[in-house]
Amino acid sequence: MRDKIRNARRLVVKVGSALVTNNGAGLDHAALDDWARQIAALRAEGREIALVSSGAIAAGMQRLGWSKRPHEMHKLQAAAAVGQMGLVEAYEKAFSRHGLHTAQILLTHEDLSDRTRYLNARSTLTTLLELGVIPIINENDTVVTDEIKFGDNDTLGALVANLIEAETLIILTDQQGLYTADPRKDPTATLISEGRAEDRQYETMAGGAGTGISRGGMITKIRAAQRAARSGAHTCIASGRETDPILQLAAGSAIGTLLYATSTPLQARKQWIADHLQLAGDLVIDDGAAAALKSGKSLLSVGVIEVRGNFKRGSAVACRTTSGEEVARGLVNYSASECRRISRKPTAEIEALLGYIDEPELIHRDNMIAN
Ligand SMILES: Nc1ncnc2c1ncn2[C@@H]1O[C@H](COP(=O)(O)OP(=O)(O)O)[C@@H](O)[C@H]1O
Ligand SMILES: N[C@@H](CCC(=O)OP(=O)(O)O)C(=O)O
Repeated sequence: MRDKIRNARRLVVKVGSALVTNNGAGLDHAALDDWARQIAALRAEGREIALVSSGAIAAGMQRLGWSKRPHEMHKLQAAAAVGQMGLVEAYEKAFSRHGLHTAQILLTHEDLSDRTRYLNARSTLTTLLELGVIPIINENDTVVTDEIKFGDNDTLGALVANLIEAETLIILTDQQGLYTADPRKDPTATLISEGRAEDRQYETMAGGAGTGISRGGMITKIRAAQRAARSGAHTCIASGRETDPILQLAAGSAIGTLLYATSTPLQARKQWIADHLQLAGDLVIDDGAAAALKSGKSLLSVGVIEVRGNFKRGSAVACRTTSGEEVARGLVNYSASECRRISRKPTAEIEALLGYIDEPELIHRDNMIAN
């Protein structure tokens, strides 16, 4: 089973407040440096890593000289805004020692449930990864408060894994992994080495957070693993205080808990498209395009004859022949009015016609299911 992790090319690493902060007193710079070294080593192997990091509130509290976590939401949001500066500054410094650039990405759940924003976030993140930059991702605490309330950057980690089709989500925390019960409360609890992420029994074993600064606890990690599995990603939960936990997990060592998915990211993504999408319009395509889609290729603008409906970038549309047969459906990269302007035109003309180019394909094959 651990081979699955050894073969993962794209990974999301999530580090929780319990680790990023020195017992709630500011950032643990030595720990940040250590993760940067491990992630840089994986990058050097050609693997792509996005880092989801909590710790903004804790860092902000220290910068503002607050020793106790305030209760008022607006003060917590203010602390997160101050602390996020310290957090990204520390990561930028740590990664620059290894010749790597970092990028700050602040997301909300709404960003990822809106399909246009989802596609935009996806193309920015995948471009950063292709450029060799390490995205440092956190919740945008200024505009939403869910994560502050529920302490749930674990879910954000799973959403990012889904967004970039990562094969693996690594959640580092202050415990060795998932135990049969909260080890802080039950000394007889034993570590679970691996199991199916969808197995509901794990929810009953997981309790709440351990420290004053953390909020989510193990239950949010189990739910994150379930969510990641739905997009085909395996989740490893392990201790960030172990020696080289990221490198060990990525090499397939049996540390921590592996909660594995039973489908691949691409299968899962296509299943999701098949099950969830309400069609917002039709693209009528010519015979050449129909043959290309049937053999698993992307849809290019040149093969589109007519555009029906009024849809936005990221909407689901059906691709039909002139006789009305549905050949495929998928997420379209351009709005209906843009599709009309570029239909029958070669990809090379898109930029001149629209004034910009997003993706070269109208529908990428990864975002499409053929009938
Ligand atoms: N079954 C369990 N196995 C391991 N840890 C558990 C379990 N149930 C609850 N916990 C608690 O979850 C805590 C980790 O979650 P949390 O404090 O939110 O950390 P983070 O900030 O890394 O997300 C542990 O310190 C532990 O006390
Ligand atoms: N986004 C906030 C809080 C997120 C949070 O508490 O998450 P976690 O500790 O990972 O469960 C921060 O950076 O402080």
